[in-house]
This record gives sequence, structure tokens and C-alpha cells, in this order.
Amino acid sequence: MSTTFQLDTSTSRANPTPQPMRRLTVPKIRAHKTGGETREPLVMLTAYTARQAQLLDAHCDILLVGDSLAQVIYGLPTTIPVTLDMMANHAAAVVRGSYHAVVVVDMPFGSYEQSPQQAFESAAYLLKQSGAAAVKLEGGEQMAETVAFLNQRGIPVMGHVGLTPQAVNVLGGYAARGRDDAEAKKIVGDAKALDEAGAFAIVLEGVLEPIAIEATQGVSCPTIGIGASAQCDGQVLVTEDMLGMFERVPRFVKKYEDIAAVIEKTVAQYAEEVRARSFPTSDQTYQPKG
Ligand SMILES: Nc1nc(=O)c2c([nH]1)NC[C@@H]1CN(c3ccc(C(=O)N[C@@H](CCC(=O)O)C(=O)O)cc3)CN21
Ligand SMILES: CC(C)C(=O)C(=O)O
Ligand SMILES: [Mg+2]
Repeated sequence: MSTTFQLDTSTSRANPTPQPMRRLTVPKIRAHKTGGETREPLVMLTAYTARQAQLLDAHCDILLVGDSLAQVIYGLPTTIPVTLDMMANHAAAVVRGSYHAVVVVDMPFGSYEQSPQQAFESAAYLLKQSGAAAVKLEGGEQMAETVAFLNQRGIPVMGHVGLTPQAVNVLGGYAARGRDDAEAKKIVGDAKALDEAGAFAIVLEGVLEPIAIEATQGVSCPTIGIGASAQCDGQVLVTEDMLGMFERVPRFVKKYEDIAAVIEKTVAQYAEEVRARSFPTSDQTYQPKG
């Protein structure tokens, strides 16, 4: 990572027409639980590209540039190899494609765990390069000091506890968390520590429903569940999972569509028409004038 930050003008939004909605802010998300009169669950989805962000933006409160792009975009087996520049580049694309939703970027493995200082440098780089509003990092009590350090220096942080995929090599897989009392207690304590450190929201991933209830009731910021029941203050999924574009999905995913089937069917038709010389026709062909 370069320590000399260059001004990146490409992050300015390219929206040509005025949009009907203003961008939500991090304080509004944090106040969701205490201030709001609507109290509807917060809606969050992942986004990795500008066009995807354009399509999701008006429907979501938060767009997460997740390090799940490892599996979804790059065909990597885990999120471990993801770099700061991969996250910065996709986050910049998502910011360009969005107007309304708060854009949050995952801090990749290895970019924040060492010290609050390392985390600040990495998070500042992500926000400078992308124009995103906030970062998300994995971990509980052990990251509380870092969350406070960043927040006090102008970088809002979303927490992520329970099933933390960057710890896959320690956890030994992606099984749901909190099946014994000690682990359940730890997850609730982790959520409370992040809340007290100033996290503006906390993702609860892959935890049993009683833990989601206890954590949600025990913190002042909203909780956002993924595989954590309907008892959280919000919900997140990986967009490609719910659209049916990713081949293997966790049990907590509802497949709303089968976009993979639509793509396969469409591409098969294209291939057939090209081979039969029935595409292109005169409609798609340039001819000299006169
Ligand atoms: N496409 C995608 N969706 C995700 O939700 C996701 C990613 N990628 N990448 C980063 C992490 C990894 N996550 C995962 C990955 C696998 C399982 C999974 O296979 N769960 C199994 C149970 C596994 C076990 O019990 O050992 C399941 O059937 O739910 C869960 C979450 C969640 N995140
Ligand atoms: C699944 C969400 C919470 C995430 O961290 C990701 O997409 O990387
Ligand atoms: Mg992630």
C-alpha cells in the first residue's frame, strides 16, 4: 500500500440527472433504534460494481462492498487473499453508481488487526480512494479499541461478530456460532463492546436466534442479521446469492430468483444464432450510405 495519497477525482459521482432521494447518513443509521419513528428493519445488500449499485440503490438503506467479492467476483476460496486495492476499486465503482444508500466497505484481512494505527491508515486509504462513508471490520471485544480510535478520528465503523469469515482458519469452517453457553455469552459481550466503542451498527452473522435477540436488546446501535433470525434491526444478504447467481449458497439465503438460469438460457440462444448465422441480421449491421 502506498502511503502517499493521491487525490482521486474519479470518485466524484457521474449521475447526470437530479435524483429524487438524498443520500442517507451514518448518524441516521445509528439513530435508527433510538430516534426513528418508523422503526422498519434496515435493508442492506452487497454491491461490487457501479451498475449493480445503480439497480439496488433506491431500494436499500446500506450498500456493503463486501470482501465476499473474493468468492463472488474473483473465484477465490476464502476472503483471506483480498487486498486493500481490490476493496478500494470496487468501493469506488459502487459509490459512482449510488446516490441514496450509505456505502460501507469491508476492511480486508490483514489490513486492520495489528493496531489501531494500522487500521486508521487502511480505513483512510479506503475512504479516500472510494468516497465511501464508513468501513466494516470483523471481530468483537479485541477490536473495540480500534473501533473507538477510528470513530474518534472521523471514520465510522460497522462491527461484525458471530461467524466471522476472515477467521475461517481458526474456526475451521462456516458453521453457525454460539451453540454452547460460553460462545453464546462471548458473542453477546462482543456486540456490547463494539456498541460501547461507538460502532454505528453491528452485523450478526450465523448465530442462533436467542443470541440475536439478546445482542439486539443489549446494544444501542442497530444490529443487522445474516443467518441471525428476523429479530435483528436489519437484514443483509450477498446480492448474487439472493438473485441465484452464485453456485453454492448458505442455508440462510433465500433465492428470490434464478438469474443464472436466465443467463445460461440467453447465452445458449446467442451461441446458437451465431452458429446458424441468424445473428446478426440487417438490423444490427452498418451499411455504406446511398
Ligand atoms: N456468496 C457468498 N455468500 C456469503 O454469505 C458469504 C460469502 N460469499 N463469502 C464470505 C462469507 C462466507 N460466508 C459463508 C460461507 C459458507 C457458509 C456455509 O457453507 N454454511 C453452511 C454450513 C456450514 C457448516 O455447518 O459447516 C450452510 O449450509 O449454511 C456460510 C457462510 C458468508 N459470506
Ligand atoms: C455477508 C456480509 C455481511 C459480508 O461481510 C460480506 O459480504 O463480505
Ligand atoms: Mg465480509
